[in-house]
Amino acid sequence: CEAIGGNTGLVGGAVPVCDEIILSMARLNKVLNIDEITGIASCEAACILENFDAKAREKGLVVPIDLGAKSSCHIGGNLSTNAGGLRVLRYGNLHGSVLGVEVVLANGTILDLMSNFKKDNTGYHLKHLFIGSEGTLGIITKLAILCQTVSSSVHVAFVGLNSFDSVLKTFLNAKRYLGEILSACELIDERSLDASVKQYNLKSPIENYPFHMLIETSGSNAIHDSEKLNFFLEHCMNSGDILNGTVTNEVNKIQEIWKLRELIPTALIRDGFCFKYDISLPLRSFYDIVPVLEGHVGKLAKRVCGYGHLGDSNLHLNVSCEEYSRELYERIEPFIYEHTAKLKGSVSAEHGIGFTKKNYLKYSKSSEAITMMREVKKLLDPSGILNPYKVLN
Ligand SMILES: O=C(O)CC[C@@H](O)C(=O)O
Ligand SMILES: [Zn+2]
Repeated sequence: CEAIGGNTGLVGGAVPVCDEIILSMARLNKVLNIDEITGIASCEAACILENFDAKAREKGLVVPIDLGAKSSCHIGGNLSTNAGGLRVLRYGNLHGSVLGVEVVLANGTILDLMSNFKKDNTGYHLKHLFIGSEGTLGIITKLAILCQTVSSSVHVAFVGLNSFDSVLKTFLNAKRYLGEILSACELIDERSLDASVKQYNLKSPIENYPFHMLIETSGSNAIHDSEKLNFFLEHCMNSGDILNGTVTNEVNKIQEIWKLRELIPTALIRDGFCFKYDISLPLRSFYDIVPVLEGHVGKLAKRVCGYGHLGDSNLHLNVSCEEYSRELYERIEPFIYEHTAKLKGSVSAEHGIGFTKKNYLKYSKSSEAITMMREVKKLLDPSGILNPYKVLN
């Protein structure tokens, strides 16, 4: 049985393989309650993230997850994949902000793990088993999540840099100078920016550099926030790390800048066939794989590019070509995963394992851990009816 949500996954987690029954979640789409005092919002699983967030904003709250697919992804799917997105740096991941879930188990039991408290040390935190289990242990039907307060002052800086070393220094300075108002720190390399600009006819506020960073602050005092931001930018320009940049707090300009980043994944798909990777790597060697892979695939690829959530050590590595090529695929995999494993990274930072990464789980998890995952699966779903063929082989 396969629960279908917004169908925005990238690893085939919700794509039926052969004999599954498809379970549409679509009618479980009600917002249940939003409490401005406690900040707790609850809803059914098939609420579209953007709609749920809009309801929360009416009460001065913000749902603590934001991603490019927000206009169609379901919050239940976000939980079952432990989706990350653009502001994990600010919000933390869903394991931290989800307070409770209701889950339907393989034997039909409705497991009520709903809770309205952040502090609730009453034995095992079973909800964590279902968050990120990709529908293999139970089907999430309802949830309660702790929202944050809407920030009254948001600024975005978009800057150009020459080297990855400068990117790292700038990230360090962003943390030091901006502190708690830093809400996103994204990396966009030259080729990624070129793709979104060309495919969507966008205009970048600065010329193309080898690297770009999108740095966002969210605070409550515009004067105070822009002072901090200017001080930080001045420092990085004086040190020669930032070569050019623009800062804005105008809503439409902020949206224009975010578009440059958020449209990269689809721009790359529009431009031919694209092999997509989503890995966590230690920051010091974060970008090394891009030129290495470029050399390794040579002329087989049209473009190798890297972008993503620098602030979370999460690189989106995309290799594009005119059309699917088996030869290129075999050059990339398992090469990328061997590289990731050598650096003790993660073969899936935020997109999950689904169907397409099952064979690579072993690069990021010990055999003991995989055995334990199998035992948990057997306990909760002895007949293997929940999202079969996914996550585990
Ligand atoms: O498609 C990708 O490579 C990344 C998609 C998504 O995680 C993003 O950060 O935009
Ligand atoms: Zn991402």
